[in-house]
Amino acid sequence: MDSDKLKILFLATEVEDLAKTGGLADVAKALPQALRRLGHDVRIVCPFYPQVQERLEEKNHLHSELSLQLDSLQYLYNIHLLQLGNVPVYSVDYPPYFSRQGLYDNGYHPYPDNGERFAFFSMAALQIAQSLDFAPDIIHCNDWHTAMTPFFLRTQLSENRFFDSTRTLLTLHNAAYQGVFDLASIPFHRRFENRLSCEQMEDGNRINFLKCGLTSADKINAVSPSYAAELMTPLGSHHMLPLFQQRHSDFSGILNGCNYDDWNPSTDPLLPRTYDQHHLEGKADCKAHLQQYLGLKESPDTPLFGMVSRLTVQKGFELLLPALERFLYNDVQVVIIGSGDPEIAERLKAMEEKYAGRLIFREGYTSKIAHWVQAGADFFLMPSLFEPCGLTQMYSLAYGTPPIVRGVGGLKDTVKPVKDIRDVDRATGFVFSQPEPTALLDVMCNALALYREHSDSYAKLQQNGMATRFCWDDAAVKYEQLYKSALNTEITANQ
Ligand SMILES: Nc1ncnc2c1ncn2[C@@H]1O[C@H](COP(=O)(O)OP(=O)(O)O[C@H]2O[C@H](CO)[C@@H](O)[C@H](O)[C@H]2O)[C@@H](O)[C@H]1O
Repeated sequence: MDSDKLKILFLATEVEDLAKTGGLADVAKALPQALRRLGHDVRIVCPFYPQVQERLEEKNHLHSELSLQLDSLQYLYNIHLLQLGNVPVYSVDYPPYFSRQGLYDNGYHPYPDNGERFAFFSMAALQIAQSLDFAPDIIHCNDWHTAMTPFFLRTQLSENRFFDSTRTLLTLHNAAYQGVFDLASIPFHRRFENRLSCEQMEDGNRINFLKCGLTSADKINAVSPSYAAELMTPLGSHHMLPLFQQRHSDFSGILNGCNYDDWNPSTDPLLPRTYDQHHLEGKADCKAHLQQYLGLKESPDTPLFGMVSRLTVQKGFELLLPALERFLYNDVQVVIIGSGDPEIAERLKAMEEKYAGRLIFREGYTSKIAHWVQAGADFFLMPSLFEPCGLTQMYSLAYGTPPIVRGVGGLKDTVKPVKDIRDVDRATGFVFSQPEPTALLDVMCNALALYREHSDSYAKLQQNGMATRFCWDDAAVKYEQLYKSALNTEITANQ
């Protein structure tokens, strides 16, 4: 490395403003931009989905028909170059794999060829670096979808001098998803079958992409210190404890930031009226607007609890639904915006019918409504079973909507719990521990009491949250240190 400025190839299968299903996209937009501000030459590689195509102009076309040849298999694909703020994005255009409406599934089931799709993507990213003559210092991989890249570097490409000084980081945004596939479903992998070790496999004949990455990457990190610590425990390791223990010295946690360019109530163009910490009148208008939009009674004093989430077991619906059955007897309003698991959606629809006028469930995914809920609600619900970091609670803090969270992972690292509703002191939200509906119900009732009976404390709680900052620039400095330690450790180790 001849300068302090690094060349970083950032691999992500979703990027905010291009294609998104969840928090990975938020990070894949904000972190590269923060790294650019530090002067690094960071470039993103992502798949070319139809959503990305909507952003495309003629000038974005870069390379036609790059060819990836593996034995008898040949993949001919194009690359488009887009610009996201100050960061170049190389988008891999291979229609048989990426020209589909869903990123990972058809709305009901994961695509059966996901292993093949993302193995191809992970190798294509390496080919793109070579075709651009961009020899990266660091390849930053994210979750299982891109976890094969370090494996390919250590096996198929181990003799390739182009990547001689390249080191890899694998970031875990959610280690519950591991990318486990029958080898037979991945033609791309036939060539690598005999390079796989037992610890990268499940039951002898299925490949685990995340484990391939965990065993091959130079450094590994989780998206919060508490999640990193939980991964080192039998209960929190998603059944991968031996692997995490084996990589203990290369493993760390870095808390995500919050992108205040996109999530700031004083500048948010999606809100009917903006507001800030010192002028909260606009928030009352946002609440009225949200109630009107959802068809709820426009009552300023009725506490409104909001949730914006992927519909998945992780997000704590097993706690929330029974808790709501008791909570909705109060004079409250609850709105849940979500998309994902159809079974959870069905249960929410049934509850909405039962508690008409008090519970609203909107199935779908619209950024605008997510912003409206963050601004219009009085409390934000996030009772996750586990949460690697969580971004929506950071947004709710910024919007003066105190979060109600379970004290796990990044939620524990970002929300300061209310201990006494008469004096919230420096608290920013409500936190419960036990994964029990009654524990959640208790804190929801405390929140209700605070809102109704201690308006000064409620206002203080809002203020505390709005004054809290989780800056991407700070997180980027920590990533920079981690990249440099990856480079240094390896260089020393190789001497
Ligand atoms: N129905 C809907 N409509 C509109 N917007 C919706 C939506 N459902 C979700 N979103 C948006 O998707 C993002 C969700 O981010 P989170 O970090 O809270 O969770 P997620 O589990 O997806 O991310 C994973 O990766 C991130 C990033 O590292 C970790 O913070 C997190 O803990 C981990 O589970 C937010 O921007 C939210 O507004």
